Amino acid sequence: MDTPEPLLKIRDLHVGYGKKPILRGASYDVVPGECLTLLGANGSGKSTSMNAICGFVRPSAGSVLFDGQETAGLPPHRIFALGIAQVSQARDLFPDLTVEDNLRLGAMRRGGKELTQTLAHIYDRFPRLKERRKQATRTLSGGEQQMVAIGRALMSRPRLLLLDEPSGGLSPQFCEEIARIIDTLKEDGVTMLMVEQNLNLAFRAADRFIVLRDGEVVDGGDVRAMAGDHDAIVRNIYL
Ligand SMILES: Nc1ncnc2c1ncn2[C@@H]1O[C@H](COP(=O)(O)OP(=O)(O)OP(=O)(O)O)[C@@H](O)[C@H]1O
Repeated sequence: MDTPEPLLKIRDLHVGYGKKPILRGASYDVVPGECLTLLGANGSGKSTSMNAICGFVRPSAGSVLFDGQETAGLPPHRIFALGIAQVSQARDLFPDLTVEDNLRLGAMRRGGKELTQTLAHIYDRFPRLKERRKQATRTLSGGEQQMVAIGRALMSRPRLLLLDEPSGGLSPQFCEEIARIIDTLKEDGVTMLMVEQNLNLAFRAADRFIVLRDGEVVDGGDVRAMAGDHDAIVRNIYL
């Protein structure tokens, strides 16, 4: 079978803060329809990688090609307009706004019928949000707020969804729910790049993984091909 053309191609990416190098020549691809998870110890550059893709930090060298277009150095709003949406660790919701108002904010300039259809689709995927659509977002559980954050990112109909620690601070039961949400997003054809410290969730939800160490890719492969034997990957992350 031919390998599909990557949706995202990262090549020899270098990012640093001040004089401190964080990403030191990372290269990897994300292919359409997959969920790729970025693994690595604390401080290995996972969130920095996400932030560079979204334009929140500027690479000092290298290339980020999204659907063939160079995006390294573009401002975040231009990258968002091309179809890359991020659910950050902080979630960045407006706690006093209702669930529905938070979701609508994700639609940006889309309006009318398209917005109504997208909202209906998100409520179909997240019935708990439909039930709570008129509640202030601060009254929701942490897991439900994570659903709002994912739903809001989906309102822009992204072609690439970046998930930074979707399990962050949530219960083990909710991690299973996140894995189910990722499955449904895959059914909808959403391509995802995920950072996840919870390795059970990462291996349950992702199709492929890469391991970053000191800003370089040191391992990677197909999750299913590991047949549940993840010890070697875990050693590569932490040793
Ligand atoms: N804005 C910043 N200014 C200076 N240093 C930063 C900044 N953001 C991150 N760093 C540093 O860059 C390094 C990599 O951070 P990054 O958040 O990318 O790591 P990570 O792999 O996502 O780690 P974690 O798993 O702990 O979230 C860390 O040492 C961090 O302190």
